[in-house]
Amino acid sequence: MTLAFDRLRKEYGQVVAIDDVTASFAPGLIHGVIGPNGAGKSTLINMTAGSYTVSSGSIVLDGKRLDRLKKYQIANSGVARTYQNIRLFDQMTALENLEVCFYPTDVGGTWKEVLWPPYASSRRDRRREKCMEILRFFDLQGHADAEAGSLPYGRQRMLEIARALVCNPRVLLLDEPAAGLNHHETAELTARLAAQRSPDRITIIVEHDMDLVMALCDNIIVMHHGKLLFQGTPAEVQASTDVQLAYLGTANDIDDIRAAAQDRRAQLGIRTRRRS
Ligand SMILES: Nc1ncnc2c1ncn2[C@@H]1O[C@H](COP(=O)(O)OP(=O)(O)OP(=O)(O)O)[C@@H](O)[C@H]1O
Repeated sequence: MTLAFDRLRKEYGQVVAIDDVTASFAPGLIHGVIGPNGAGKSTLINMTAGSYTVSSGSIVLDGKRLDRLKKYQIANSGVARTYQNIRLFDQMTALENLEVCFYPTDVGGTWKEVLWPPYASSRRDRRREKCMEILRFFDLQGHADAEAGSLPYGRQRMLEIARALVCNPRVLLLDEPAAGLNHHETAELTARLAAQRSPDRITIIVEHDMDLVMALCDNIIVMHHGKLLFQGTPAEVQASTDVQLAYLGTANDIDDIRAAAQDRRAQLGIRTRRRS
C-alpha cells in the first residue's frame, strides 16, 4: 500500500497554495509535514481527505485515484482525519461520537439485522466494544458517557483522534494534533500516536511542535510557499540549511525553528511551551 501525490497543484483564485508537489508515503511509517505558516500543509491534508478539490495532478492510494472520488467515498476507502480546530459532536457522548462512525455502512445494512433483533443487538455490542477498546487506548473510558463538549480541551483532542482511529483507517491524517495541548498532554499524545503505528497504516501529521515531530516521525516533508522544499529523516531535516533558511530567513539551528513555532502559537493565543 502506498499513498502518492503526483505533480499536485492547488489554486485558490490567484493564490497557488500547492505547486507541483510529488511525494509518496509508505505504510508502517509516521510522516511529518512541516513548514512555515501558509506553506500549504493543511491544503495537502484537505485535498487528500476530499475536503478540497485538486486543481491538477493526482492523489493515488493503492492504484485508486482519490482525487476523483467524493469525500464519503474517500472515507470509505479507509482515509480518516482530524481537524486543526476540533470538530466533535458536542452534544453527543464520547462513546456516541465513536459509534456514529459505523453508520450507515455497518448498521441496518442487512435484512437479517432488521428481521432478527438478537443478531442486530450482537452486532451493536461488538461495535460498542470496539469503541470502548479505542476509548481505553486513549484513557478516555471514564468519559464514555460524558458529553463531548463538556470534556477538557486536551481530552477532546484525544477523542477526535480516537474517532479517526475507530474504523481502523489505512490512512490517518492529523492536522496539528498538538495545538493547544500542554507539555504533559503533548507527551501523552506523542506516546499514543507512536503506539497506534501499524504496518497497515500510513500516518501523516501536520504539526508545528518540533519536539513532537522529531520524536515521532520517521520521514518529514518540509513545505515552503506551496512547494516541497525538503524530504528526509528528522536528523536530515535538522541539519538542512535550506530548511533553516525557509523558516527563519537565516541559517540557524533547530532551536530557532522551535522558537519561531512557539511565537506563532503565542500569536494565535494557543500556547507557548518552555523546553525543559
Ligand atoms: N479556503 C481557502 N481559500 C483561499 N485561500 C486559502 C484557503 N485555504 C488556504 N488558503 C491559502 O493557501 C495557502 C496555504 O494555506 P494552508 O492553510 O494550506 O497553509 P498551512 O501551511 O497549513 O498554514 P498554517 O501553518 O498557518 O496552518 C495560504 O496562502 C492560505 O492563505
